[in-house]
Amino acid sequence: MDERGLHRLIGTIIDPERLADDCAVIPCGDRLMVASTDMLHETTDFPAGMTDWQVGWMSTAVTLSDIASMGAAPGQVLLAVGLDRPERLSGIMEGARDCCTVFGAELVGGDLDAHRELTIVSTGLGTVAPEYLVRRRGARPGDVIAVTGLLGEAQAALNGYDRHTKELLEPQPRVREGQVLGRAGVSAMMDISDGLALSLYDLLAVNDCGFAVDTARLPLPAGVPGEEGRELALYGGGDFELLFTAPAGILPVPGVTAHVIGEVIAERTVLVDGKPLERRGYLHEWSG
Ligand SMILES: Nc1ncnc2c1ncn2[C@@H]1O[C@H](COP(=O)(O)OP(=O)(O)O)[C@@H](O)[C@H]1O
Ligand SMILES: Cc1ncc(C[n+]2csc(CCOP(=O)(O)OP(=O)(O)O)c2C)c(N)n1
Ligand SMILES: [Mg+2]
Ligand SMILES: [Mg+2]
Ligand SMILES: [Mg+2]
Repeated sequence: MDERGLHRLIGTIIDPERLADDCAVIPCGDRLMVASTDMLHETTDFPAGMTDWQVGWMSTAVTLSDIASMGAAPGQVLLAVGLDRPERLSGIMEGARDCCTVFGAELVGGDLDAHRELTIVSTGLGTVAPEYLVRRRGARPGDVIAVTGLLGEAQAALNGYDRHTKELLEPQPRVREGQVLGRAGVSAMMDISDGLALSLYDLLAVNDCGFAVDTARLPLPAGVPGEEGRELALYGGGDFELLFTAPAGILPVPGVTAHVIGEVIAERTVLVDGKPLERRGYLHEWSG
């Protein structure tokens, strides 16, 4: 059983529409509030050698990335820390605060308890004008598919390509880009925290169309041989680029680097170079 299977169960208990985006969308006066919460653990998310500051940074960045993917501006972050050793706290909190500062958010609270495995839950709030909100649903056949940066860098670092260590340990959420793309009128957007392939299948699940990408157009991680680079770009997790679809005419969007990687198609399928794309990537799984 993997987390996507369990998401379907959650969708029988709360409105499944609520699960269709990177954030929940909540009315808030004449704006919309978006909210995301993300849990990270030492064994699955914090590779050996990571500093406490980087742990705090990454935990915050993943949530700011979800806010960015909605076209929203980040506001507040709360950090709940299940702490294994008390001396780690100050570094973690400083990393979280610094990530908030860099991306225009404010760390306003959280929770603290003792836990055997370091476990951090970051919760983020943001706001957006209703006309600029971008959802995962909204792609239309003929739109281009694009990403805001290179693919597969985090997994490249895990595979031993040390030049990508910073991208793995200090991910940079595309906070500015998300808002600019929202205002430019992109049709659907999400982040690719679990890898490009799974993300395309997540888009497939909520759209009435399909997605066709070309490997020749994928922006590959530098310094990785061709076939491995392609594998990392399609299936590696831990990158926090934005994946979006847009009417071809709106690209390039001034101020946003974007690589077109394919096209939205009418048939409800995900293709790579014309063949069905394997549905795999970074998934939490349970045995048995
Ligand atoms: N345990 C849960 N209860 C309710 N909603 C959940 C739960 N886990 C995930 N979701 C919702 O499912 C959607 C997708 O979540 P997730 O796969 O974690 O996306 P992301 O990679 O963007 O964080 C989000 O809207 C999230 O709020
Ligand atoms: C051991 C390890 N593998 C992979 C990564 C890269 N990484 C960081 S966050 C993340 C995925 C996002 O985390 P997840 O808990 O799935 O959050 P969500 O999809 O809800 O955003 C990945 C793959 C990592 N930091 N450490
Ligand atoms: Mg996301
Ligand atoms: Mg999540
Ligand atoms: Mg995930």
